[in-house]
Amino acid sequence: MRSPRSFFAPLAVGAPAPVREIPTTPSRMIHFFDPSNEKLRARVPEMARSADILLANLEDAVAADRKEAARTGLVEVGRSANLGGTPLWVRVNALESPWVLDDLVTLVTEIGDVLDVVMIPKVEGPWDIAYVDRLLAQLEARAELQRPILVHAILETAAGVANVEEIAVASPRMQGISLGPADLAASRRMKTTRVGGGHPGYLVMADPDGDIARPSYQQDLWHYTLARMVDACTAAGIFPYYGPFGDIRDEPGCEAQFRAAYLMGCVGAWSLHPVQIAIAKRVFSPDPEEVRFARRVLEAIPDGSGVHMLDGKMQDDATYKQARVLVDLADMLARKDPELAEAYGQ
Ligand SMILES: CC(C)(COP(=O)(O)OP(=O)(O)OC[C@H]1O[C@@H](n2cnc3c(N)ncnc32)[C@H](O)[C@@H]1OP(=O)(O)O)[C@@H](O)C(=O)NCCC(=O)NCCSC(=O)C[C@H](O)C(=O)O
Ligand SMILES: [Mg+2]
Repeated sequence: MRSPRSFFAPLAVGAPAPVREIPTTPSRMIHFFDPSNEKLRARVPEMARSADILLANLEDAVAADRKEAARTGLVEVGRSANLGGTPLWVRVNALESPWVLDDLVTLVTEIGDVLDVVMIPKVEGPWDIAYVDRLLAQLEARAELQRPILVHAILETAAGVANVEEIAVASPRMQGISLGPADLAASRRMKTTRVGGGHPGYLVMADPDGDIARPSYQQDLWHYTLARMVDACTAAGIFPYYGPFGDIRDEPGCEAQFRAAYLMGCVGAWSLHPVQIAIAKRVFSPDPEEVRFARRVLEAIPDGSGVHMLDGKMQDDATYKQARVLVDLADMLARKDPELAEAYGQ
């Protein structure tokens, strides 16, 4: 851990100064696409219009013999595509892989000026972020970049979960953390073949009651990790995201998983397929009814203190802050989305 005195010092001579505040912009979905796929590259402007963040995936799901094509494809996208202001992220290959060094060197050198965030898979501890931090600073200095590229970690190893609080504060570049349930399941030796979502075997059963059939309730396998990740991120001033939901056809299941993450404090999730963009948009945009009520709370407590009653519900300093969260999010999203602006009465 760096000394607080030098935390915001650039890590290489000539590198841009680290940011003090992580930008708060719409990030309801981080949309994954494979940049080695020519058809998808041609659709980048269209994807950028519908997604809040566009992410070129170079890691898992891109076959070993397509890794270089994916990297080259992303350089082409970065040089030519008009993203209309939608942030461009990349998920590079894992730090132990044979591809990551070339990923970082090539991308920062060739298109560092248009890359907003580098997502690092399988982060195990703050040492992984420290490695990327210094390397990015050296590459940024050499490329004469004017702003630093931010870093997003995927929480997908048991060691990463054990160290999540230190990962979140490992660098001023840290933008956020996503849950990676597939790799995390493997790392923990969980007995599931699913990518996120629930499992019918993870149950709590009611006590026996004579001959009455005992009801049982499915629990959320990811609750503990997600909660820990949300607290680690929020305490560090960075953003938590639920990751992928692999059963593309199970739209209600995806929506339920995204909603649980939204309610717990996540700002967004990954979309792996166009149908999941719409789901994330729906889930991670606050409900207009709730925004209306939150505005009434703010109006009822102009100075944010004291106790008040609204529709039979007690309101005080804490509910004022809850209302502020919803209204600030709604206002931020409304600036991007005219339909939402209308739904929120702006
Ligand atoms: C999952 C997919 C392989 C499904 O693709 P496909 O079989 O082509 O689906 P459809 O036929 O329904 O597609 C309909 C059209 O939509 C286009 N499409 C599909 N996916 C995308 C996309 N991501 N972006 C834009 N457009 C997309 C198809 O080309 C079809 O178009 P057309 O032919 O013109 O009709 C595929 O969706 C996919 O590859 N998704 C991304 C997968 C991915 O990135 N996986 C890695 C992230 S998850 C992970 O790594 C786990 C994590 O790290 C952890 O550990 O938890
Ligand atoms: Mg993974």
